[in-house]
Amino acid sequence: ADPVDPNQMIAAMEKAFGVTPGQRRNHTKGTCASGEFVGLKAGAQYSRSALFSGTTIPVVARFSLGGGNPHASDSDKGGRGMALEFKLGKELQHMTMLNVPVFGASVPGTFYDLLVALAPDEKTGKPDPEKMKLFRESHPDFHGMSSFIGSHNPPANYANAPYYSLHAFKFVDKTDKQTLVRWEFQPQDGMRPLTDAEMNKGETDFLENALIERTQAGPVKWDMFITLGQAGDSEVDASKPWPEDRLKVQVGTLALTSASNQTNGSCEPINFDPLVLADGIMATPDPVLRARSAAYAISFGKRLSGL
Ligand code: HEM
Repeated sequence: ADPVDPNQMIAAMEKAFGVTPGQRRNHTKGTCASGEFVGLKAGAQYSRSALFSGTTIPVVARFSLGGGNPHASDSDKGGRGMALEFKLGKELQHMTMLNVPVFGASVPGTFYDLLVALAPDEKTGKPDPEKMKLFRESHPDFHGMSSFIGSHNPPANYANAPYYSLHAFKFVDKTDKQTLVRWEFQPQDGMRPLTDAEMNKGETDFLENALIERTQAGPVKWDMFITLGQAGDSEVDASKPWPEDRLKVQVGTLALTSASNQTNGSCEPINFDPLVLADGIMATPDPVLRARSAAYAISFGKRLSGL
């Protein structure tokens, strides 16, 4: 079904993942962090956003596990999120990213169909493997993300993962010139996936403490890069990677200096809607990017009302 009504999307999400009253409908388990971002002149060449003015910009961050289970295991394979809110004077800029380089849906309908396939069967209380098989067979746009997640162990620390915009956006410079980009944050600490032995131990809750301890030892940093799109690179489909040889330009560095449990944390009351964009960065018509906003707003409204 496409386009998907956002209320139907959230209803399907609630059936697939369950509901934790007062909490996010997706990426429910998470950790707050804060710090700052400093942009480089190289970024200002492509975008007039205050992000790249060179001044120090306060940032509130939230790291999370994909899915709606508040007790999901940190040892399980799956997406890890990094959401950022940059405070640019009167404006806000959001970046709501995942640690996978391709998304599992070229259109919202694929994501909706996935949620429907994941809904627990009334008899078994578990997703019906047959429905999941049919979903996979009918949605080739899901395969890139699914095989990436299947073949990569999850990170030992949120600080040891890269995070990707997935969607393309448009950077707008001082002369209104637009440049198609995707962005990513690469960890200065390097990547550190759990070993198979570590995964098999099955520890459920280590990511939050590992991040808190890491920030106590000093600022934890990621370099932000943009990849420059060329004619023919998809601007509407985050399930399609761009060719490897595209130019990457470093445009800034994020430094997080503290982290905390999300309960009453700085990130808890934020709706990390990816369409909160400051002057100098524009959304593409990517239908998944466009569909996210309304779904996040419904989830946000519900959790604020204690639902
Ligand atoms: C149609 C596709 C999608 C739907 C319907 C959807 C839905 C949602 C919802 C309802 C939330 C909880 C919002 C809240 O209560 O604050 C959420 C959180 C999140 N989503 Fe999505 N999402 C989609 C695609 C994506 C994509 C493509 C990405 C990555 C680029 C992504 C990354 C995240 C992250 C990182 C969070 C946690 C944000 C936070 O920490 O507050 N989602 N999503």
